[in-house]
Amino acid sequence: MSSEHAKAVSIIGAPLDLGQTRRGVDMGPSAIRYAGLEERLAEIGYAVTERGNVAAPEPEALTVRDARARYLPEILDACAALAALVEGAVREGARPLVLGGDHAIALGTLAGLAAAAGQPGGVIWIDAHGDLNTPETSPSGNVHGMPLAAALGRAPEWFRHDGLALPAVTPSRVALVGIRSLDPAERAYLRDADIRVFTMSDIDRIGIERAVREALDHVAGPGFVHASLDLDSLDPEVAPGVGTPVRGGLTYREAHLACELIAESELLGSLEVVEANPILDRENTTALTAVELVASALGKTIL
Ligand SMILES: NC(=[NH2+])NCCC[C@H](N)C(=O)O
Ligand SMILES: [Mn+2]
Ligand SMILES: [Mn+2]
Repeated sequence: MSSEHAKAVSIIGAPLDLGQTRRGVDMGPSAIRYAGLEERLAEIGYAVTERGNVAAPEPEALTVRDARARYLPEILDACAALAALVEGAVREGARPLVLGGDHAIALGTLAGLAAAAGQPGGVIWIDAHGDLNTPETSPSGNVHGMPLAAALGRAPEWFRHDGLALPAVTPSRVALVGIRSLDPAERAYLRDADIRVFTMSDIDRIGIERAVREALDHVAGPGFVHASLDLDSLDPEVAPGVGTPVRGGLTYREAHLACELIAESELLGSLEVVEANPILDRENTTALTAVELVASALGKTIL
């Protein structure tokens, strides 16, 4: 366990589903809590503080003002509220553990971490997708496909908000792991960016251990190191309860090893787990897997 980071965790729920079009991911925080998160972290010696949920409006009560980035003003407000809680947790010496919600909330988490650190940091982004679209390039208008671009400070005219410290992430300190679905503009951006990308094809060739070790080397540095775990990085047979499943994902064991390596590196100051949708799930299996992975990433070992 890291000496640099206290053995205290603050759980923060972000039940936002405005970043995509399927209802149910707003119940992700409840599903993950119900799967035994707090008990599991207590078992491995953490002092756990439960911060409850940030407020997130229901889509039925809202109108879409711009189809290029649906519900963006409301998403930015929710992200700013989340950023304040994340910043507060860090200032109290705890590791923020953020439960989504769709991946749009990562913008709030990262902005909160950057505000607490007073500078941008690094992120290991474990996902089937790049989430590097901007409102101008998105094929869907779903903001959950944009949070990494926003955190990097791209398209600032769209994402500017008083409560969000941007850019929150240093472009040369991003690593993507588990990638198998990119849109044309994301692919074009990654050709020139100094981002380490480990696609599923790379992972098949070099193995998850080398991929994650190299990813961690790439994101290490000042400010903060954060892990953003999109559950659709896992194969849909392992994690069926996600809104944008893509075949050919991480196995259960690869995902565990990735999380164990993250813990062993002692680099991690914060973690988030997103996209768990209990409506699409089978008997909460995706949330149960999420709890196991969080425990591994925070230092649970077999022996
Ligand atoms: N966090 C996610 N699951 N993102 C999926 C994004 C899918 C697609 N790239 C889009 O922009 O709409
Ligand atoms: Mn994804
Ligand atoms: Mn994602």
